Amino acid sequence: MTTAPTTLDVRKIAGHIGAEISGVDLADELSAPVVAAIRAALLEHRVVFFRGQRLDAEHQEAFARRFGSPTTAHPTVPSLDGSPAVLDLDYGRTTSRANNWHTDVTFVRRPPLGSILRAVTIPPYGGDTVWANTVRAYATLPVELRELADRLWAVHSNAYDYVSDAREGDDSEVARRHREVFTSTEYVTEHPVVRVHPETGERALVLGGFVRRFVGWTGDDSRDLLRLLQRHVTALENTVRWRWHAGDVVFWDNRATQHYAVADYGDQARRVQRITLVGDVPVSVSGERSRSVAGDDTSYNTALARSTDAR
Ligand SMILES: O=C(O)CCC(=O)C(=O)O
Ligand SMILES: [Fe+2]
Repeated sequence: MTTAPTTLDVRKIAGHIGAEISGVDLADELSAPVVAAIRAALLEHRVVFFRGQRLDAEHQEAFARRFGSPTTAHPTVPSLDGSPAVLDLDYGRTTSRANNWHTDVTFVRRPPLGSILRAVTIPPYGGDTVWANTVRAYATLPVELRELADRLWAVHSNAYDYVSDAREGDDSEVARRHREVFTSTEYVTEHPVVRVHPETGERALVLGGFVRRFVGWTGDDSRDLLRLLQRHVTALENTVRWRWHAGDVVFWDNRATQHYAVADYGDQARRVQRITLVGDVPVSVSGERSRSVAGDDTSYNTALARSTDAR
């Protein structure tokens, strides 16, 4: 069944980021106007939330393909067996380290356009995720800092990857495969601190947990300014926090946000599954493109073929 566009209801849930969309069943085949309305809401609100959906991994992939090309794999996080586009973030077993503010995969030259995350298992309390609006963060900086940020570049790398030390001491086949993937490649990329959003033309800060230092600055010299800018990005007025329930689906614009997975649920099970959409190379305000320094992200950015036998 096709959902009529008139049933879509988009409601802001915080002052400066985030909207809940209701009146749509994402397991249905969505009409072009519904897809366009969801995309417009994503661009306007940066992150959109759908409650109580009933998608399996296959549905999730079909939905994701209406908005872009899923990446074949995360460069350092393993995919779900049988579904190469689906990252299986099973924190019940791996101990989350996504509890830091980050924009996804900024250590590669083409960070994702966005991600679609589906809640499979959610603990009875805790495990919320928080997003921050990096366009508003830029726009609300004092003009002198905006001008400085416009000219700065930063070195991003996965040398600190939030799941890279997971499963230590676990000798299972899965754990061995995880360790192999986690430690296989070091990626280093230089991005402008301010990128021009390819769809809206807005300026957005590109910072977060994978930043090591500013290009041409030592780590020591970079620290205070990075901290100041990060504090600005993550001011509570600039954020939205989501209390998950199993079945919820969240779609964020990775070019305009950072996020933080709150690790306050002890050893209770929490499992979410992510499909990541191929993005483009960030462009600075003066038109320069990000530069890869180490690590080949070609395979990461190879979109999955549409045909199922290509899997
Ligand atoms: O577990 C979450 O809520 C988010 C984890 C995360 O950082 C991601 O999926 O990119
Ligand atoms: Fe993330």
